[in-house]
Amino acid sequence: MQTELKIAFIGGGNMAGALIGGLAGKLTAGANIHVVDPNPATLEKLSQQFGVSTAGAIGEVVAACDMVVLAVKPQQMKEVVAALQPRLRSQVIVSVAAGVRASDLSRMLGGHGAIVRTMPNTPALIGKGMTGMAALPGVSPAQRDAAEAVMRAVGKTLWVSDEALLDPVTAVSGSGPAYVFYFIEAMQQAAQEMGLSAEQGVELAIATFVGAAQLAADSDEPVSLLRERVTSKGGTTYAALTSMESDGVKQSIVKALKAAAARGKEMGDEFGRG
Ligand SMILES: NC(=O)C1=CN([C@@H]2O[C@H](COP(=O)(O)OP(=O)(O)OC[C@H]3O[C@@H](n4cnc5c(N)ncnc54)[C@H](O)[C@@H]3O)[C@@H](O)[C@H]2O)C=CC1
Ligand SMILES: O=C(O)[C@@H]1CCC=N1
Repeated sequence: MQTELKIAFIGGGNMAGALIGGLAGKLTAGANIHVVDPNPATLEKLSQQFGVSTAGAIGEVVAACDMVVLAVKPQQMKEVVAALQPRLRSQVIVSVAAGVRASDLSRMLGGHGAIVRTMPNTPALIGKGMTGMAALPGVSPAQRDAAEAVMRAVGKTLWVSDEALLDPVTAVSGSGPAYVFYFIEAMQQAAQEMGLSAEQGVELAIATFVGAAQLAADSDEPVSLLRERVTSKGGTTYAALTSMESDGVKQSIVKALKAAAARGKEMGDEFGRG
């Protein structure tokens, strides 16, 4: 089902590419998506892949869009916001930037109140994204629904009432795919060190992640119970988990995610000071 929603993406990098790949031709036609990025190679690739229109700088097309997705790095955001302000009408702004607070964006956009801050992740590219969302009070119900429809088109959504909770969301699901890939890489390395080929190792690891994650998603039971069912007393899994527990792997993961959330808050503080 196609809508006529006109969306401008400011920044056409990794996250924008994943969102556009999930949206184009599904929620709205590629032709209704406009991408602004200073990198001509990025624009060429997105235009060829998804039929989006492109520009090297924010212009009249952005002014005519219903929604503007800010998908640049926090360090690039100030320049973008300054260029965007003269083109703002009543568009809803959807930011995907880690850390950057909606209230700071609103202040830098001359008090524009229609801002939804989100934290998607790259599985959006295949419609399996997970997006945390928070809206400023100035977002109308229709704008909130439009932002939700975009993110729902590329996966699941979770609204949080307090925007500060988007830093922990970032730590869990925004950065989360990287931890999963890291774990797969570790499983592949172990497989190779034990005599399997790299291809065999990665096939086994990926299939195991997909299967176990789907099992957990389909189950009503706690994940800990699913883990216990794999773990025969005195068996192989028990040996592995005992080794992980004695090395403090779980505490390390918890510590790492807290570092990610703290960095998100720090990035927000840095942006807000400027
Ligand atoms: N990569 C990921 O998994 C996720 C990223 N994010 C957020 O998405 C945002 C973008 O991250 P990535 O896509 O990973 O970075 P990226 O570096 O791949 O993309 C940023 C893009 O912005 C463009 N750009 C730079 N200055 C610009 C300007 N003045 N106007 C328009 N475009 C400009 C760059 O050419 C580049 O293509 C960040 O704020 C990040 O926190 C959020 C969730 C997940
Ligand atoms: O690493 C980052 O800062 C961004 C936000 C979540 C995933 N990538």
